[in-house]
Amino acid sequence: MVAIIHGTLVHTPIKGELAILRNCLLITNDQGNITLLKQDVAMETVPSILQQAGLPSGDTKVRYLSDYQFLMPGLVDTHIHAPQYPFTGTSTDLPLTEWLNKYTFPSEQKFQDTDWAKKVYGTLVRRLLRNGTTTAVYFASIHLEATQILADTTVGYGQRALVGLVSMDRNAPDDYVDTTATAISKAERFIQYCQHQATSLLTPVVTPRFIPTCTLALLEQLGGLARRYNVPVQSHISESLGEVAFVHQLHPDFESDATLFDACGLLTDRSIMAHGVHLTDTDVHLMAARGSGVAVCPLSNAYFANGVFPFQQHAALKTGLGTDVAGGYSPSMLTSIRQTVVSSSFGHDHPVVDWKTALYMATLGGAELVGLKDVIGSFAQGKQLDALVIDLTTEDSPLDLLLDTESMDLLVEKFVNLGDDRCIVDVLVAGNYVTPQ
Ligand SMILES: Nc1nc2[nH]cnc2c(=O)[nH]1
Ligand SMILES: [Zn+2]
Repeated sequence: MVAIIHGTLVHTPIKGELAILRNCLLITNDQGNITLLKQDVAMETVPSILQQAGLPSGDTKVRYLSDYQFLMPGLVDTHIHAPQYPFTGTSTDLPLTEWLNKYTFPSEQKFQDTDWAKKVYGTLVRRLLRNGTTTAVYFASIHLEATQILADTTVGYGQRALVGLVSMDRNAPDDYVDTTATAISKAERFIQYCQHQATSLLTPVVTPRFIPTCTLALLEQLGGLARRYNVPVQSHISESLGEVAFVHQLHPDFESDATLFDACGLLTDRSIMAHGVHLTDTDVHLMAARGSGVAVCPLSNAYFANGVFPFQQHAALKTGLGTDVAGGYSPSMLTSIRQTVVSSSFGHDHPVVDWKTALYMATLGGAELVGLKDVIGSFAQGKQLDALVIDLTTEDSPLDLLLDTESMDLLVEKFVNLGDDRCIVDVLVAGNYVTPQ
């Protein structure tokens, strides 16, 4: 199926800048790659352009966008815990370690039940697509079968996904922990399972939960897997003061989370490290040198991190945004974008991150962090079409347009600050319509 769309396109090809392409004609090939992207095309001329491109207008359906509709890149959630979805929106009343023990590990442990996994993961993937998340970087649980179900579910619904089986071999409940050998064996089998799927939309990720729940032996062997199979890595890094202190106690020979991860081969140019609020300047330097980046999760940081991600101080790092469900209460990336802006003004007299920069981080910045900068995140010839059709005038729209001089810039800002899934009328991944029914 080719996708053909005519109307206004908006994206952030440069951090902090919104580009508005008017009267744009966009065509994909049947692999979902953008083959034509042309501005200032009058609507009446579209049929003849299609004819010239060998796409007879009678056979192809053109999506014409109205004046209050626009196409924008799909949102990239660079950090979300799928088995925590059942308790999303609740239970954020405790510090990190207590929260893990009281709510999180018990919720994740239930995914040994594959029927539960099918039910929850189907619901979650549909919810994310409905909210415009076209790419998600998932932590699953320690269960191989349930993690395979998560991978299958993303493939089934056509979402682009990076999926990690969680590795832990200590400091976790007796019924929710593996031996080192079992953890490695499961991680390897999951990578092989994904690499044998006939889709380019699914990528396996080596996923040590965080340093406190992994022995050094496990971390070293996971570093070996990442290298041997050439796959990305994800974990949590320097998230809270308590976590940083615990790692110092466990590993007094290492300066920090970053130096330890690096010693184990887990800081690569494909490492997606969540939080990073308490990275030192030396850590930032090291991570930048390795090409590793941070999934900034402003909602869960507000609960657990004892601080706000210091965007200015850590500017050398690649940064994307994550919902961090369920440490973050909302599965919508729009909430993460807003919380990024709001929390960035803490300690300043204005937001250090404006909405355009936050939107960049939720699209092209996230794409760069997950190694897909040349594939998704903005519109360009040769890139895949992962996109959202936004309509600000749906019958049940959550926002009102009362001024008759709303520029497209202001309309996009309104959507970013006030919009929700009611405004997202269609979702495309790799040129296919994947909007949940
Ligand atoms: N926010 C968050 N931090 C973690 N650190 C280790 N596990 C987790 C988790 O599930 N959520
Ligand atoms: Zn997390």
